[in-house]
Amino acid sequence: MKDKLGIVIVAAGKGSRMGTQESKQYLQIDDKPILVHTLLRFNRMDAVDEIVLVTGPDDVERCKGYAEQYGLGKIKRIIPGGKERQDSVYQGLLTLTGYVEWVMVHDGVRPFAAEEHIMACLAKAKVTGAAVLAVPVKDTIKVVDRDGFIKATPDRSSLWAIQTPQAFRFSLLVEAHEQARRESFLGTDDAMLVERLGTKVAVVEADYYNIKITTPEDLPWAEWIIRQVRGEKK
Ligand SMILES: Nc1ccn([C@@H]2O[C@H](COP(=O)(O)OP(=O)(O)OP(=O)(O)O)[C@@H](O)[C@H]2O)c(=O)n1
Ligand SMILES: C[C@](O)(CO)[C@H](O)COP(=O)(O)O
Repeated sequence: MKDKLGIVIVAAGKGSRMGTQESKQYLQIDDKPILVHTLLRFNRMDAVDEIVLVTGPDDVERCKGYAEQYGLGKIKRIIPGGKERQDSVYQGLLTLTGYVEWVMVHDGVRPFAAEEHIMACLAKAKVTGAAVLAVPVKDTIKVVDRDGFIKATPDRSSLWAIQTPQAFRFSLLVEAHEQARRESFLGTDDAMLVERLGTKVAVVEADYYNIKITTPEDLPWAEWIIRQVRGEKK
């Protein structure tokens, strides 16, 4: 357990914003499912000891097939997720209890996280206890009220778009999830739950290619990224 690193890959969502019949994590880019690209990235990293894959209940068997077909030997467990992303992460964490000291949580639909950024995030978490990848926002962001009027314009220099992976001391993330569950708090990422404990979460600058494939226009962009930017590592 000492210094061991577990990865929780969450892939139990339905991909409703993508609007395809097939959940978006199983759509193919460059002849492999998006989720397989993500898994290959972590599977080949020396720093990774084990991977837990959290999928939809009906997809466990097909993911076992992918693990075999693509030689994803670091996947130790494939389990069904929950209703919300946060529930799926928690299910993944439960299976790592007693096995790892460090954990990184990553979206199954972010296939382009660069290895150097993943390692930088982990290194930062080993110093601070918690770290996330992010990029500075490029647009001006407005807070808009329910009637459609601008309420505020936050200072852009303090705004970052948060990505995954997010790295934590395992015990810290479990405590954060358990407190959130007790208080029925639902966050959109894991860092939010840790922030609620009063723990500082460090931000590590990544790049704009680490997209979360969310809506249809992300697909041609993903095809381009894999060919032009990340393809050389496949
Ligand atoms: N109950 C859920 C919901 C989401 N996820 C995963 O969390 C990641 C980020 O979520 P998102 O992009 O929002 O995916 P979906 O929930 O599938 O998309 P949508 O919100 O459009 O339905 C995805 O890899 C998704 O599969 C999960 O494991 N369990
Ligand atoms: C965790 C995350 O990918 C960070 O950007 C994001 O918050 C997930 O949000 P979603 O609501 O599941 O798209």
